[in-house]
Amino acid sequence: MSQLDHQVHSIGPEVAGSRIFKFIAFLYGIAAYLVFFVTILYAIGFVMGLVVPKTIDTGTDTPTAEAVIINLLLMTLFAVQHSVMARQRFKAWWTQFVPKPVERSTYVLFASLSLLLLFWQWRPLPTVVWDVGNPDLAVTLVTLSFAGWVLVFTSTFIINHFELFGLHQVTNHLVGKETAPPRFKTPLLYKFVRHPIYLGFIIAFWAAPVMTAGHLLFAAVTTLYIFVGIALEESDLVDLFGDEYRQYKQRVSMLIPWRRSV
Ligand SMILES: C[S@@+](CC[C@H](N)C(=O)[O-])C[C@H]1O[C@@H](n2cnc3c(N)ncnc32)[C@H](O)[C@@H]1O
Repeated sequence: MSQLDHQVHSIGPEVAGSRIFKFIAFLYGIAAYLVFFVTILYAIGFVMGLVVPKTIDTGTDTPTAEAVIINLLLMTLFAVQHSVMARQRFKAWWTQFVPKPVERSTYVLFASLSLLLLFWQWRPLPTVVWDVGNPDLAVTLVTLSFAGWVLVFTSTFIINHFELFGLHQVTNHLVGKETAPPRFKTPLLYKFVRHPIYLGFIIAFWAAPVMTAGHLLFAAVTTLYIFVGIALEESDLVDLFGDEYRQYKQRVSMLIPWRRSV
């Protein structure tokens, strides 16, 4: 455990320990998870232009420069929230006010809300960058994009879906079970690539038969952010797991699965 972890202060045990608080925290965790689940389903429709009322290519007609600025601000808001609130230092600070058992659920809720704001206020940039005329190739790209989303979902279950999205923590708190400290693991896909979830997002965002300027802006900026996020995340992982993670970085590639770890 890093030195910082020991500085993590949570709401007094007398508060967090009460039965009613545990139950309220559990319900809060369930609610935050459901908001996340609706958000990620909406994200699939938003990016792929399917089913949902507001997609990446629909919305208020806006002059190009204004649309780009608004969209960049929306993505920056998400990136700052998603990265700053994930850092140990931030967690050490805000768990003075947010009880530790619901810290992850609150993080997930904030991330979901910033994404829903992005979906709602996103300005379309309809200029077509590419439009794949060949129907077979178009179907292949749509299938590839779906495969990217499947890779995201399956990888979250491989690494620990319910811990990632806060349910594990509030359930353990409800039943009075300690949440185990983070453990380094390389299950299944993680033996081939260090970041299969992020690889899934990249595939899902770029595999589009019709790529508009708005979709391209979204894919390019989110891909850039993914690399920034990986750098921050791996710095934390080296702090947490030391040489074990350093050797893992040597053995297994970041995003392109080309060799299996020994
Ligand atoms: C949203 S997940 C993304 C995981 C990975 N970057 C990916 O793309 O599949 C981020 C969380 O997974 C944790 N994590 C990433 N790789 C890990 C590993 N090999 N073992 C244990 N935890 C890991 C990070 O500490 C972070 O809390």
